[in-house]
Amino acid sequence: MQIHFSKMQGLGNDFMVIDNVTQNVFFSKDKIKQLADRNFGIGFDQLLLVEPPYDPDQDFHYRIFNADGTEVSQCGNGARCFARFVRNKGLINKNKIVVGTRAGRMVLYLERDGQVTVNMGKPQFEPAQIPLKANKEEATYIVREDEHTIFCGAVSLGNPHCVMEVEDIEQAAVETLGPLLVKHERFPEGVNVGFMQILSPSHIKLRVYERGSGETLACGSGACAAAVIGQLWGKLESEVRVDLPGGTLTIRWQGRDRVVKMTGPAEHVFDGSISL
Ligand SMILES: N[C@@H](CCC[C@H](N)C(=O)O)C(=O)O
Repeated sequence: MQIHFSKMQGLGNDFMVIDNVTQNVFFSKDKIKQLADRNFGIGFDQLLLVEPPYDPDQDFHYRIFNADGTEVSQCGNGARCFARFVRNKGLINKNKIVVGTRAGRMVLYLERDGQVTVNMGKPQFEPAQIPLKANKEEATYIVREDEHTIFCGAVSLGNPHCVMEVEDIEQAAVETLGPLLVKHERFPEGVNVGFMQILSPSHIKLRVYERGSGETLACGSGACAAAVIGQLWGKLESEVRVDLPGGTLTIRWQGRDRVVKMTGPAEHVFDGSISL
């Protein structure tokens, strides 16, 4: 059996995208791990499945799997690539696309300049995935790890994030703290760990150690999380330029009870097929 796929990327966060509207694909966790492997497989940070809608008000359903094979509820860069993919493949002919995910409904807009804007929904500060007690500042929590006390903001954008401020993004302890915090007991579902350097109230640099994939060149939901936490800390404005190792996103959030909007690129890399 031949399975057709596209390789896509958003700021270097890369995806294997499969049309499961016209195909019927199911991969085990081990198979996803093998396909994600950059030496023995195709290589990707996340696998995206485009499925028929579960709800008649939606255009598609969107499933996301990390490189370790676990299914998750949100992927911001993936959502932009999803929008580009369904247009490229002629699965839809609209610029506003409504998709259902495990985290709920999501709206994607293909912009005239080629970028894609994603309505990421309202940030949640006390989701089931982050059963932490508020401490000091709102949305600020302390995580103890090996003698160190780390102050981080915790928020869900459909998936869990913790964000800490660092002085110098190049020197940030992403490789050491990332793997410790990603599975820290205070985040029972695991967490994506963001390291944010604030350059000005409208400009940050960010690196993200992702749950299930390790450090990626960019994390869209992580960029939204950093912009929200920075704004709650009174350090950022409502529109923020987020520079990630793979490129730049624009994040807009008008404050509590408002949705977060993310704008950035989404690129097709190549099409391929595998035999099963
Ligand atoms: N790269 C993503 C996030 C993918 C899922 C994440 N690793 C998780 O486990 O929640 C993005 O662009 O948002």
